[in-house]
Amino acid sequence: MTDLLTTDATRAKIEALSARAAADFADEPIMETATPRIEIRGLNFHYGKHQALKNVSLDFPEKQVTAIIGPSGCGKSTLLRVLNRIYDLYPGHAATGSVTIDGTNILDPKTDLNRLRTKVGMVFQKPTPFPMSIYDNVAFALRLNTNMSKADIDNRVTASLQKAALWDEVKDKLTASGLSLSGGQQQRLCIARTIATEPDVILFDEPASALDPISTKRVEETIMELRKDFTIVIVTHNMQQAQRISARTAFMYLGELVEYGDTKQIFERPHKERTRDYVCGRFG
Ligand SMILES: Nc1ncnc2c1ncn2[C@@H]1O[C@H](COP(=O)(O)OP(=O)(O)OP(=O)(O)O)[C@@H](O)[C@H]1O
Repeated sequence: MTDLLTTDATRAKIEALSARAAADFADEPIMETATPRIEIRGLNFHYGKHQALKNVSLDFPEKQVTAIIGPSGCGKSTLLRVLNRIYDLYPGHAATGSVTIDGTNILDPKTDLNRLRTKVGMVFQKPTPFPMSIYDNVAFALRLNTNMSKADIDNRVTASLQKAALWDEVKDKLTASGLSLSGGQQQRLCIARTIATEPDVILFDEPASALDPISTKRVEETIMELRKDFTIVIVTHNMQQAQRISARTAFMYLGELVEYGDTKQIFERPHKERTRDYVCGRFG
């Protein structure tokens, strides 16, 4: 099979698309005074004896995209996993400090985890559609967690697929398997599945790292649309992606938050030498 990405025409098209995406997003105004949706104070996290997060404090503002960057193993995914308490499934994994979402400390043992995970949705690195139809993938959690009528579920499935920018591509084949879609479409299906339950916060753990540049651009555009309705936190290794889509960036190193600020400042005028070395690619 011809490798499409190696043809000059295709490469030029991808570069033009990426440049346009960067131009589209670069001058987005940053709302300095945005209300924090999530407040993290003095957060420590242990995997048994190993401390993966050390005294992390930061706020994720409402209806903005915040990127978490840093070298492998610095604790980015751990920080995401604390936000919907996925770690609770594993004995010996423990968090201390406080993580307040809309005034409630979600680290409190009395927190209703089902409710929390409806409020805080997560999209993973590898698309993970269920082995069922496109429609059922999106309707699945609605049937489990709500008493919605068939008509209401139909409407919510349509709206979620539209918000995830997948509707036009699948509206004529909703009964086809979710697994029959391309990788990029599968990831947008997972985004539709996540937003169907109307969370307040969506966590993205390297959502485009398994995708080609064109699919990556579609996912980034989808995230930019979603930020109008949701508070978004994204872990990414892709420095260009962080600059294209996030208003704020947190740089982590060895479990600590080194620097946090407006994305433009972090990439163009970092205050800390370690941040400068990382964003300049001096270490990875
Ligand atoms: N289940 C686990 N048990 C023990 N240690 C773990 C576990 N998961 C992660 N760690 C350790 O915790 C630290 C932080 O891991 P984490 O996955 O949060 O890093 P990361 O910054 O997301 O890395 P990457 O960019 O490679 O995904 C690492 O030292 C890692 O080895």
